[in-house]
Amino acid sequence: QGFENDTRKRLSWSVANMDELLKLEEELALNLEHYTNELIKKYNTISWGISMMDVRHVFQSEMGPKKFWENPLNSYSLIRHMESDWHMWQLYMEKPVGLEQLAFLESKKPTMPQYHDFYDAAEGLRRTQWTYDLLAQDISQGLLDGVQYNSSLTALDCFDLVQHLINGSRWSIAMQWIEATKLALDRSDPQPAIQMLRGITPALLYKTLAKAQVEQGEVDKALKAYQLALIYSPKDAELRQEFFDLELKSLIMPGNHSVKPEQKDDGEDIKLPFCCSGQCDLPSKLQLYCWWNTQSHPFLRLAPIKTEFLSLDPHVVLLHDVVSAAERTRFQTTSKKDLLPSGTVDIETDTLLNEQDRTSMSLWYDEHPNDTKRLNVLLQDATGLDMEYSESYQVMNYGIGGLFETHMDSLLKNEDRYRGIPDRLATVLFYLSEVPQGGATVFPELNLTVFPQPGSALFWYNTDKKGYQNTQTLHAGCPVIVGSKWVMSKWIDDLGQELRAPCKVSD
Ligand SMILES: O=C(O)CCC(=O)C(=O)O
Ligand SMILES: [Fe+2]
Repeated sequence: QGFENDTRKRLSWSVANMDELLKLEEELALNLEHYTNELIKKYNTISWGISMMDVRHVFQSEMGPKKFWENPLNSYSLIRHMESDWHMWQLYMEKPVGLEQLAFLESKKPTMPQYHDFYDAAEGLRRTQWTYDLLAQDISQGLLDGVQYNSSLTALDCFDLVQHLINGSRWSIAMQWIEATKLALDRSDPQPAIQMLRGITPALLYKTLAKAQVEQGEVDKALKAYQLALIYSPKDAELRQEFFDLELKSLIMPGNHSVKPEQKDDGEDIKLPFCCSGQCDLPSKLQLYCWWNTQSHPFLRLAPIKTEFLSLDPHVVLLHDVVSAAERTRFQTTSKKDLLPSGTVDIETDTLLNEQDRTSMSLWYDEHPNDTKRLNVLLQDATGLDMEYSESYQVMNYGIGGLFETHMDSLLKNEDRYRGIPDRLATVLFYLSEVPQGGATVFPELNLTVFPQPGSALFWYNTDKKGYQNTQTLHAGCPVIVGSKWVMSKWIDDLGQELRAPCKVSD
């Protein structure tokens, strides 16, 4: 569901509009350059003033002071200058520089990423790290699930992640990121500007490490970390006090070392199957196959659909090459500007939720019916179901670590079915883009991992033969590691298909 009520833009829930953000960043950098120009102008004016004043000194020393001051023009000139010009200089020195550029920066603030955007982005990285069992050190050096990229994180990038993890009481993963920060700090040349802005120093890092270790119950290690911090920052009184307090505590209550305080398991809140890397294999006894579907509609004799069976019960098939490259591009470019944060329906309270369990942006694609006409006919031919009774197409783009946690597409309880409210009998999921790493659709009950293949569509029934919810169809969209994952879904209603997909009362 597109979730209009969320006024937050959720910048990191889609990578589709990151180029817009980069444009803004470029404007801001240009603005800063204009600011430096203003500073240079002021600097130049002052330098010119100083050189004018120097002239008097040069003349005076060339002529000798006596002769110079005897001339009334020189004496008058100095008095006049000192009486009036210095006022001018004072005013000039007081005049703020670059007010226009400051105003520009202020005006752009509402469109810039906010704290919640950073929060979402950091959570995206955390989910990716947990799901694919990656090391902080590897991620920070651009090694993502075995593939080395020419990108890396700065010490500040890493350290802000540390703070984020600590805020969420994720101490052990925070420690990994502290190590990664240290490495990044060692790798980087001294960065005076950044140091000025935020000042991450080895002392601060060791102090943070010590605190994380205390939280983990590792007091001895924490004491060592404090000692190291003090080597870098021996005059820091607060640091010294913290160290002494901890030392005292450990002497008084040595048994405390082994008490591990509660800490959040790093992945406890992520509902994902273990198959995201494709570890799940189909049971080998299944005789699965591909066929050219020429039968479910006479038209398919002319244009058969390459159909790959992935599961017989529940019925899951992959329809190959059903959306052309031109169509895929059209769906993406048409949706890009209108994407809204995706939501999930809470059937208990009949509300739309906008949570971290579905981190993508989406759009109900009903403004351009001509774009989907052909697909309607194709789906009707391929599945035998009536697209008159279905929800709109929904285009989605996933963001940083974007995922859809394990869920069922059908929503109604069995006792509420077929009582006038339609539910999702079947799902079609079109893959509109290539996803270089991650982003598989996984059915944990079926041991099935499907990696996006651009142009193909996954089709499955959410109900069993009796028309009841089939819990075997639980599925998830795994976190995208690298790529811009575009998909388009269509949910086909149960009501209206009675004659085309009749329920079997008994087997
Ligand atoms: O993106 C995916 O792989 C899964 C999407 C999905 O489950 C859905 O849209 O209902
Ligand atoms: Fe789904």
